[in-house]
Amino acid sequence: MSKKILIIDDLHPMFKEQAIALGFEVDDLPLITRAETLAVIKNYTGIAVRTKFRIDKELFDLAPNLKFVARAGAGLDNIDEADAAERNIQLINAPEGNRDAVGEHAIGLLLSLMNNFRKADTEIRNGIWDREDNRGYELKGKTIGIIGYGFMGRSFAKKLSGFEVNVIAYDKYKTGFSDAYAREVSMEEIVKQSDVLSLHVPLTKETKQMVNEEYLYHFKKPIFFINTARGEIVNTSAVLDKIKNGKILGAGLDVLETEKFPALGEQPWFDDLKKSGKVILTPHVGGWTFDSYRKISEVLAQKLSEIKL
Ligand SMILES: O=C(O)C(=O)COP(=O)(O)O
Repeated sequence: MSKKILIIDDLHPMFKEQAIALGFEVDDLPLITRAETLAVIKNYTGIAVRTKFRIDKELFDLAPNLKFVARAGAGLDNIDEADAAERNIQLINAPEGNRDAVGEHAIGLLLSLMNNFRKADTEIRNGIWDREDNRGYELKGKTIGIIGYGFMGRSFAKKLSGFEVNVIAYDKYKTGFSDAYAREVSMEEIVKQSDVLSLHVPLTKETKQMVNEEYLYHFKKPIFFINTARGEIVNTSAVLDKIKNGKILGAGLDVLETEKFPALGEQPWFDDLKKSGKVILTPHVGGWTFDSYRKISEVLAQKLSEIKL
């Protein structure tokens, strides 16, 4: 049987070109539905995905020839990793392709929050010229607490290096990583010292709803909170409560507990989120830039060339 890849999401054409050069037949079907995918997956050696739907047991059961899942992006939370491992289905992903995008987006959210960009802009458009209530804070001299020091956390730390800040990081699964960009500390130190909290951990059973009322309660100083990781790591209502009582000075959220409309609009916390002048929202685009679109495919194609089938 010839080696065949099914692409089910929008990937830069570079991936398809490189895969063909590696001897694969490629079906590039970014509009394919889950039902259509399940009907044809038995014919493929590999599937290239982003986050259109879950790559799960049901799919694997129908895919006796599947040898790999290529995730065009970083997060593997939409793939049943344990089930794939049991069947010797290899996983490759491409966090190197969008780490710069995410690091820069986190910086953008942070600077926007600290300087009230969104609120001030909205006010002026509505005829309000208020300098006093739009005074900002400077990054210089602040302590930035990073949770998760993988590709994304490190990229964020590196990009902060020109801002004359103190960067500290905690990672439950990595130790001894202190480098030029961040100093490894305990969670207790993060809680004690941070002026900014930025999440860069994957969504797992362990991190789901990790940032809740209790987690936020222990921070000693009021913080700016940034989430470019996954929305389900955070209890949004807890964040809104902390904004109300001044423990969170602002929240920059690229990801939400529930994403996309209409489901997002139906969440009990959505109205408060919308009304808050201290929240900046972006629609899960941190890792999805015109530049990362290409870089992700380049990295993924390189990893594909290293896979042993
Ligand atoms: O790379 C990631 O983990 C992302 O969050 C990007 O998600 P997407 O592939 O654009 O749906």
